[in-house]
Amino acid sequence: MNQIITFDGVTKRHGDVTSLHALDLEVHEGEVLALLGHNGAGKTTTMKLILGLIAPSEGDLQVFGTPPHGAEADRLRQRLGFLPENVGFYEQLSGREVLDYFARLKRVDRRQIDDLLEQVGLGEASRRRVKTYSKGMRQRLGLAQALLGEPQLLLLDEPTTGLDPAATRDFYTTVKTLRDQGCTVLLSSHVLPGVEPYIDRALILGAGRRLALGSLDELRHQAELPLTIRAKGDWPSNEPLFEIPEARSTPQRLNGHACEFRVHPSNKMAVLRRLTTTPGVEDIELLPPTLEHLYAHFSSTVSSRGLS
Ligand SMILES: Nc1ncnc2c1ncn2[C@@H]1O[C@H](COP(=O)(O)OP(=O)(O)OP(=O)(O)O)[C@@H](O)[C@H]1O
Repeated sequence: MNQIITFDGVTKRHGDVTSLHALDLEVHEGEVLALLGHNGAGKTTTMKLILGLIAPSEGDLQVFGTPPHGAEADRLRQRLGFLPENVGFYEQLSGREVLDYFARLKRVDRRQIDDLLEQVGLGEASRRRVKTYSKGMRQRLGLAQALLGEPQLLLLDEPTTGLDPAATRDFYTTVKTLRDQGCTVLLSSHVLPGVEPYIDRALILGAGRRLALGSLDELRHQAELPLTIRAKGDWPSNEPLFEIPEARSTPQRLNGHACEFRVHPSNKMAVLRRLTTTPGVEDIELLPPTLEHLYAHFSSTVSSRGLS
């Protein structure tokens, strides 16, 4: 698998403030990697380093095989697309005119503009002034701007902040299409709901340090958090609920028709086997820890390790 980005012990200092501590990271071609972290965790710093806007204080950073802040910086940026956190446009221009303006700035072929506007779902609104656009439409215009010049690497800084769940889903669906076309995508977020189905791996940062890195399955394996097993059936509330010794926890009654166990991953199969032969159980649902649970778990190690 090709490495598009390699951080090897990269530290970034601003005077007395260290915003990134000895980061090791490899980003593979064609993956969507989420950079997750609290305010000030180092997400934007990581993106600025990749864009070559700032240089590492220590360590080695390669993007497409060259240091992004070095002599090749201009050529490299032609291969990158960036959507900053607070993107602003000239309100009086139409979406199409905005893209035309950025295409001239980037010195890329302007004939792609109409296709890009269609791709992000702004085809019909392309001749309307930006001041009439909703927040979701502005973000999609920002994405179209980042896609000018057919970049191979897309950096999206907090792209769904302020978007409602439907607009968030639309945005990530477009990102997934780009990934399927071979684009590598890095997106930073502290807004977790909705991102889970669209990412290949997550890097969790805390106080400038790497707290965890991996796919959802890998993070679940590392965290060993209990999963929830929900059993459905018909259990009158005046009768005691059945016990499953393998669960090593008492079931919580949700209502007359369902109950839940919190189960350590190593006991999962034993509990499932027992449940399938328990009278009255009609259905079983497995609810593994979500990205939000995993994020909370790994982030809590920042305070417990006393990092700041
Ligand atoms: N130019 C700078 N000078 C001084 N400190 C800086 C500078 N840039 C970043 N920092 C500090 O580095 C740390 C990481 O900042 P960064 O912007 O990377 O965080 P972030 O994870 O993107 O946060 P947010 O979610 O708030 O955007 C913060 O403590 C920030 O104040």
